[in-house]
Amino acid sequence: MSNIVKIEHLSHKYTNSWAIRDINIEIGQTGIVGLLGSNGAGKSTTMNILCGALNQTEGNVYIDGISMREQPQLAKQQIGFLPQNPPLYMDLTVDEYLNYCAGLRLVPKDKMKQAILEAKLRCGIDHFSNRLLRNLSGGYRQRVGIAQAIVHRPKLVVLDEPTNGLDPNQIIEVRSLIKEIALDRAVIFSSHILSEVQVLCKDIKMIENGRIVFSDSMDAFNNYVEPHSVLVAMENPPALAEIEKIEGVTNVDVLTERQMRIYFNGDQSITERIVAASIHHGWRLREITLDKTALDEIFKQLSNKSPQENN
Ligand SMILES: Nc1ncnc2c1ncn2[C@@H]1O[C@H](COP(=O)(O)OP(=O)(O)OP(=O)(O)O)[C@@H](O)[C@H]1O
Repeated sequence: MSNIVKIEHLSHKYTNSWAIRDINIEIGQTGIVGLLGSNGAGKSTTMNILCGALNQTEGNVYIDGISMREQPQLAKQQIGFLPQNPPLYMDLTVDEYLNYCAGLRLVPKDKMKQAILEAKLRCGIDHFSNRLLRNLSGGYRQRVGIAQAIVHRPKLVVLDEPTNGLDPNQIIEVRSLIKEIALDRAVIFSSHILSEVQVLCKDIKMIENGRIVFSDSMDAFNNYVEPHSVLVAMENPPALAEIEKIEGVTNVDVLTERQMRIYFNGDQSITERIVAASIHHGWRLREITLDKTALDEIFKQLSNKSPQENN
């Protein structure tokens, strides 16, 4: 089956600085792909171009083989988009709003009622048909936002930070809705929160400083970020040379008088060896924690590699 998205050598310049540079992405027909990047990395720029809301400076976007530059109307018909700040009209009811969106999406008049009903049922908002948007909770407003993104039955749905600003229960509900709509279409999901992408996505594209720095499956990413250090607190810490003698230890950073970060070669039984050495030598271990690499650190490591090394 052909890819639903093909992005080739995409670059964009705002006034005089490049926001994204030479982005290449291919996405299959179903499942959720995470676009992860810190604030200002270039996620929204990429998504806006992908959805035809912004014209790129260089490069090409194909949606289901259709060029966004050459046939924008046809390409856009394949896409549903929930931008970061969706334009929800608070004085409209759910039905009025979805009618309006379906009209914008050129859903034929005779199919509109059925299309809106399907989108509402899918998003669990059919019981709120006559409720004003202003009277819905944040989570339900986001469901309406997702309903407008699928009302024309697109093959690709693009969600820009869809769980931003929701409370933990609403996040869980919106996540399960996203999983469901990705069963029969492709979903691109952007976030700056690693754990969010980890629980939802089968593939991950990491963007930093406008460039793709990692592009692979979530499993490959999780292997990549396996912890390589432990945080340790001891009442009676030894000289560093003693710690370095423990099998597998590659380096030690002293953090405070009693705390240190011990780097190791990846073999996680290191914790047992540290505990055993501590008991044997009387170092009085108080705390030991595997240190999952912080997202900032991962970005830094990945940014220092060329995209080809990661893909
Ligand atoms: N309209 C604009 N004019 C000028 N510069 C812009 C504009 N929009 C974005 N930028 C810049 O382009 C870069 C990428 O921004 P973009 O919004 O795409 O990042 P992002 O990853 O979506 O960040 P966030 O999560 O904060 O939305 C940033 O340096 C940003 O300041």
